[in-house]
Amino acid sequence: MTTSTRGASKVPAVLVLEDGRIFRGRAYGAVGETFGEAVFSTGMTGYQETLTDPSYHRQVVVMTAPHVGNTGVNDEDMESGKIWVSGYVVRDPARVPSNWRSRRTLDEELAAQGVVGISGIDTRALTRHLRERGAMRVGIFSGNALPDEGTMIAQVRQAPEMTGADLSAEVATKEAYVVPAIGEKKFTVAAVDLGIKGMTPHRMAERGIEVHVLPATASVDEVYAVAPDGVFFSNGPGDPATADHPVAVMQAVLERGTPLFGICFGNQILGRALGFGTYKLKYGHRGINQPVQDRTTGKVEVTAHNHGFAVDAPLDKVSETPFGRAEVSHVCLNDNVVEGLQLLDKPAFSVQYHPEAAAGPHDAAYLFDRFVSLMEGQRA
Ligand SMILES: NC(=O)CC[C@H](N)C(=O)O
Repeated sequence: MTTSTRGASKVPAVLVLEDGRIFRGRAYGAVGETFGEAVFSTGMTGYQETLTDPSYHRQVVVMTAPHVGNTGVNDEDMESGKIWVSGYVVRDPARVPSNWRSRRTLDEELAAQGVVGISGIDTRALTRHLRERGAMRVGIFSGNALPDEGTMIAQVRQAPEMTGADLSAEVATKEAYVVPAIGEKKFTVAAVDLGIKGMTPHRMAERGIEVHVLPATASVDEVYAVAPDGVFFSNGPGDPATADHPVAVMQAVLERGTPLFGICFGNQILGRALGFGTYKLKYGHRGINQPVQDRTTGKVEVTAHNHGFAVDAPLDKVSETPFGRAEVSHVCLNDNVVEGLQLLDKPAFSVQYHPEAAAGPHDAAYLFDRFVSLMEGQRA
């Protein structure tokens, strides 16, 4: 049953950026203090999927949509077993959530999971600040007796930075597990979990794929022990420059020529495996309304993004790599950031965005079919 949040928290809360800018609001969710990298998401819907996406580990997410929590919280739309954001920033929480699937309010869910949030923030001003100055560390402090401003700023500046953070092992499964194919089983895929979202194996299972989800630390032998028709590398938190182990495993997969697909962190790992660099974007792409062009067809798709880093590969030429020729297959039309890579001499490709996005849009779902085609091609 949905309960009302009329009479929202009167507990004061403060949001403190590492450059000293301060916003005052009210406690939302758990009361306490939290730290992370401040990032903004432009998604108008899908907050449950955002909160439970393991890629948001150690990030404090600012919602640009002014009303959050309108449809409450249900038991079906989680992308993983828990909320991963380290903090949550909203302007106006829904006073009376309403949806036929809603079980509790977002405020209650954040509090139950110990996630510190803040409401009553001018999220437009905060977003403009982050766009101008770039993503940066932030702290949220709530309670009736708060430290003085200088102490809070000093604490924020001691928090770890996202650059150089190696986080996959903190969010990935410790034990391998299997997501069975829905209907007739056609293929087996080994999916290296770097922070996988639940919808990803589901989108594969819908296409007759039995998905063996393996820990981030899986070795090449463990990947091939499941006799895979294809290998998948998932999304995940942290800086791709630290992901040396998955890069080495991917290089072994490319060497063998097994069909390969990567999403988000998986795209950055393919970039590194081919010898390209990665770099941190000023404020990243997060939301469900980003225009991307598939250069292999010319079509433009509206897509879901959540990335703070990107691959540094040339847009205008085919690159020679240790695994043959490679090219940028997808590009973001807002800023020309690399959004996809494909090999021309091996069955391997990846995208920086989210074809599995559960809150939609679903324009990019065809990429799972492309993966199936690669696996079919390998059998033929
Ligand atoms: N969703 C993801 O896989 C994110 C990848 C990486 N952590 C980034 O921020 O760019």
